[in-house]
Amino acid sequence: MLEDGIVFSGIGFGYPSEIAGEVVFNTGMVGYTETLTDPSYRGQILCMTYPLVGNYGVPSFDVKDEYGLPKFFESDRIQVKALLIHDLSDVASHWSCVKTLDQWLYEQKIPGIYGIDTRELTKKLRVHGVMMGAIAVSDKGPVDDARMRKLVSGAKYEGLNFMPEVSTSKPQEYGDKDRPCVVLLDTGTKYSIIRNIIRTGFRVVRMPWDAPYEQIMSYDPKGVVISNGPGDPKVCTSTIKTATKLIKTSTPTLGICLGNQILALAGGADTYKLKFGHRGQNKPCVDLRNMQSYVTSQNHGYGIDPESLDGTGFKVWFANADDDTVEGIEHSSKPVIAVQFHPEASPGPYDCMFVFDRFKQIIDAGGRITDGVKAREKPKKKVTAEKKKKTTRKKEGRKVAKR
Ligand SMILES: NC(=O)CC[C@H](N)C(=O)O
Repeated sequence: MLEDGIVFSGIGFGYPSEIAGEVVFNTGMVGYTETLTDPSYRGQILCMTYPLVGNYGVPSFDVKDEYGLPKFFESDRIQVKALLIHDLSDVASHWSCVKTLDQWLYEQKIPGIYGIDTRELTKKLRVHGVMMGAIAVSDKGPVDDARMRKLVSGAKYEGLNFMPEVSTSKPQEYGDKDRPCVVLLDTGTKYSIIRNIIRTGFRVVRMPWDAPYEQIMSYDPKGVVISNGPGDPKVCTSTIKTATKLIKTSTPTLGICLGNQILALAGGADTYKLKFGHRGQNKPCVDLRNMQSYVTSQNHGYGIDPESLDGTGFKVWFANADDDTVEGIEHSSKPVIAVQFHPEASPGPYDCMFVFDRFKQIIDAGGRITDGVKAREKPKKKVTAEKKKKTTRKKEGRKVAKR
């Protein structure tokens, strides 16, 4: 049941229970094990628009990569509150499959519904914007409508602080002890972010979301990464405070998704809620340093207000080619860069892994950006008059990034 009273009936799977949350949709075609374990989905009921889900089953959590991190999952549990799909494969087939999607959801006590018209639901969310909703999976006959209505109207997402649920409670180390250190501020990190920091030659110290600046510096990090994570960035006040100091002290810093929004807020810019967000694996973004386009993986419901960047020292680094919203920022005088999309992908294309390599280059250059603002001031490709007109137009429900 959505907050406007519309009901979608289907067939339950996973764990029989009643739960409410913010209903969002993702247009990705594969990668449900990574998607469902992405901590950024905390508090949300996820609808997948790809019609067939579960056909390759669920692999073992015990399969690890070369760094000892779980290979097929982005955190230790399913993070979505519930799953809404069109068709569930009850027979799963893949060499790595150890259980079905249905079994996995049951074990993790997550309810799911299949057999609903996910196109209609998605259209509703696109027209109205994201809504609160409640799901009931019952093995005891019909569900009481009044109880569901109460569940939806009492549900909350905006303004909730999910950090205590998703962040590490104490520092944890990953990678070779002899390598230089990068601190990862864990605001709900995905394992693939840890994997990519190690890949570029560092040891990772993963620290709680509210770790103060002084505690971070006690590890003598070469740089700091602020991770992805759930909810409104404005509630992460401790992380914003720390980020302000990181900018001020010219500490090489990379923000990813929630981390990007936190850095913008720390710099004095503003964020706002998007109408229905960007969740999928085929979101085109333009690198404004050279007008190169990339296909990116995204999962966000908030964005940076481009006009609020004026006077903060931050400039737009990436713009979304679909709707011209801000997809990345970089500072003009500090070694601070950030992206709104997921360069670690997982699931999604690996096109933007270079963001991690660029961060390493900045660290190696002693905290100097050598390929940034200057390159953008002289774009290789001329922006046409028509393009200019399009990009400066403000579209309904979103704030357009200046090019
Ligand atoms: N993936 C993320 O880090 C999401 C950031 C933030 N919670 C948003 O929805 O915009």
